[in-house]
Amino acid sequence: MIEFRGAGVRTDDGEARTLIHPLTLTLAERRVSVIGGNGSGKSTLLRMINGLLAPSEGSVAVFGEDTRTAGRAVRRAVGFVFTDPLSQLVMPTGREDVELSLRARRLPAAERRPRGEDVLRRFGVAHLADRSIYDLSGGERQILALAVVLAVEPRILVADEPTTLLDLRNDARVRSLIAGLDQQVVFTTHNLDFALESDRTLVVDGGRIVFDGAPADAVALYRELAAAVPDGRP
Ligand SMILES: Nc1ncnc2c1ncn2[C@@H]1O[C@H](COP(=O)(O)OP(=O)(O)OP(=O)(O)O)[C@@H](O)[C@H]1O
Repeated sequence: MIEFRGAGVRTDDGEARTLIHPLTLTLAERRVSVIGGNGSGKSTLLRMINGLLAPSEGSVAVFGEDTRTAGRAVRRAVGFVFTDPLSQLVMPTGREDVELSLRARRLPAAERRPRGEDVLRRFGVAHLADRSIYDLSGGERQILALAVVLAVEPRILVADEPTTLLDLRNDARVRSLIAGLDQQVVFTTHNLDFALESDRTLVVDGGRIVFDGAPADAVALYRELAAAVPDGRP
């Protein structure tokens, strides 16, 4: 359960700019997708959910915990997967990274190795566990980053373009994995077929939610918006 209550984001570095206009909404569906053009505000919106970014006005709460005042509880409840896996894989190998997450959750040392192995196997990346993360492909790293975040069983998974770097086979694998998760998942994507697999879709444009509802209607509106973009604008 995620609640935005008049939550907006402004920057004030030199020139004031509104990144997210104040919005009020509750996200309780199992699968929520967020679509929109480059720079529309999707990642900013996602980062507000786990407190990576505090709202400049209003508030965001997860299971009733305010992201600003209960940051620790919120980060525990919300696992966040970044678009760039290297920004979250901090250890030399995947195995060490998974075990580090388990250690941060105070899992006893003797249980970390078998539990980590289980998670890596479940995601089909056990064979990559001891390779340097720098020797892995972008897609391999992305699946590993997902495994590391899910190893600690967050109540909500927030994923910023989790299939962007993946080939067809891995794209299908991650999508079916996400479909099978018990927890709520909120994700951004440029893959409209993936968005159609969600229960609810938000369309973001210029820092505002311009549509919130059925995925098929959202995708149709987004296609219209994209077709209407004037030449010269990205
Ligand atoms: N800390 C910041 N300071 C100033 N501007 C920012 C900051 N963070 C993001 N922006 C701007 O806010 C806008 C929205 O960025 P955001 O990353 O949320 O877009 P996005 O919809 O996720 O885009 P993409 O699809 O390209 O990933 C962009 O114009 C970006 O340059």
